[in-house]
Amino acid sequence: MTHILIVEDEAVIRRQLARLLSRQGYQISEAGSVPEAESLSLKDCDLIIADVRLPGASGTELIARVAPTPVLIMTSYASIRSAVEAMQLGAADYIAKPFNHEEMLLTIERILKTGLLARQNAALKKDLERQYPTMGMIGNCSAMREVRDRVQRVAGAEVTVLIRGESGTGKELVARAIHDQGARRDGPFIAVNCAAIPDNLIEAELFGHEKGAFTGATQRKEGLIAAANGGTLFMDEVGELAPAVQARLLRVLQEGEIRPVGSTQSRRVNVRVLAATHRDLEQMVREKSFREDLYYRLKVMEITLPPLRARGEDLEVLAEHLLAQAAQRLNRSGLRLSQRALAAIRRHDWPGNVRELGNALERAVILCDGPAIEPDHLALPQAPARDAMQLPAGGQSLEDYFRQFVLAKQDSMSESELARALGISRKTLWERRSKMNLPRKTPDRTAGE
Ligand SMILES: Nc1ncnc2c1ncn2[C@@H]1O[C@H](COP(=O)(O)OP(=O)(O)OP(=O)(O)O)[C@@H](O)[C@H]1O
Repeated sequence: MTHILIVEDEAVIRRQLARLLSRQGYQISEAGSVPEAESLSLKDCDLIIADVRLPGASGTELIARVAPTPVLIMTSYASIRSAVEAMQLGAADYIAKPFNHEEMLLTIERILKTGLLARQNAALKKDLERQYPTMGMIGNCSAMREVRDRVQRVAGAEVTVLIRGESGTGKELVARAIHDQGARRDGPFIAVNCAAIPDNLIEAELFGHEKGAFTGATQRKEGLIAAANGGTLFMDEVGELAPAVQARLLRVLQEGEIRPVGSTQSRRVNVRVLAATHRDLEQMVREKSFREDLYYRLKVMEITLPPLRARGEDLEVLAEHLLAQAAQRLNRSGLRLSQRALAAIRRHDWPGNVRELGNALERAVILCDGPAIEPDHLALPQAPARDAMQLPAGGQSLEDYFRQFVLAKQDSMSESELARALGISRKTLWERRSKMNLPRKTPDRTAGE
């Protein structure tokens, strides 16, 4: 049963309101002042209706004390100012006295409904977080477990984090996970790739600029740091920043201030910076191409992502996950990786890491006609496609060439490898085999995959 506490010193008004609400099926408690209210079990209340003017403390004092429980403030008509103040303090709503019954009941209903939705949302979000502790990040090898653990620890700590790892290892994914699990999750997450913006533009992009700050600046523009105010700025490839920009960034981190290009005035910002790099920043500091003070500011906490080749069994799980994603995007169902494809994936070095694996699988989904993805669909360097490059010798018909090629290679190649080497689909290979009376050899190499 919904429990409402009425805090009102005028006994007549309090009792009338209590009667009205009891008749609607609400469970009611009453108090004549804030201290009296506080002697009750406030956390069991679903809503508190409090008069703004009470003996001793004002009813608005309850707002912060009982949060997130909603407080509906009652004011007199003469006191619009206190109503505004109550709303600024976080009251769920206010109602002017004398109020009519219908208005009071509708206001209560609306507040309770909003509170219920907010609680349901929070519960759902918590649930999701429990199931996917760092959403979207696949992998359970010990190095990735450590990454997850670090993400959870630093998320709430509000410190600057330096995320390191080779290209495509998931640095941005980690930055997003930190943002999503921290107190800033409802604020903006702005990602900027410092390597992608030319040196002469990066200052203006990051810090903003005034009108006329440089040739062509016809309007004032807010920078990315200001856009991330209240949230997180993810600076990818931070090692590529020019020295002048490094100095300005240091000031943001030290003083929480930005000064747009062409402006004489600084502005306060509240931004959490997460930075990433695949470069050896220590070496850059030694070579004096990266500021030492900025380096120490950025690496308050560090998270290092392991390369794909060091993730053991995760490689397979990631491959299945990325295949499912690509298949869904490309509207293909029932696709799987053959054992040979998995072996090829394990053998490959993956210099581009998870991104490269994702791209290879996407390509494979497009190239594959049948239900199983074979090594040649992945087009990795190991795929034996070179033989087909040799054209048939002069005078030899394509049919002869096809027959000879299939007979010569079918013991060492799978059907998919053969098809790819010949530049045709598996279905076409099967059709030509039937037409030319060249049955597939048994036992089939692909059987059991
Ligand atoms: N553990 C993981 N689980 C699932 N997907 C992942 C994982 N790691 C990376 N990815 C995916 O791989 C791709 C590359 O990841 P991301 O952009 O975060 O890498 P990065 O290290 O920031 O790359 P770069 O160095 O090029 O900036 C993205 O599509 C991302 O979703």
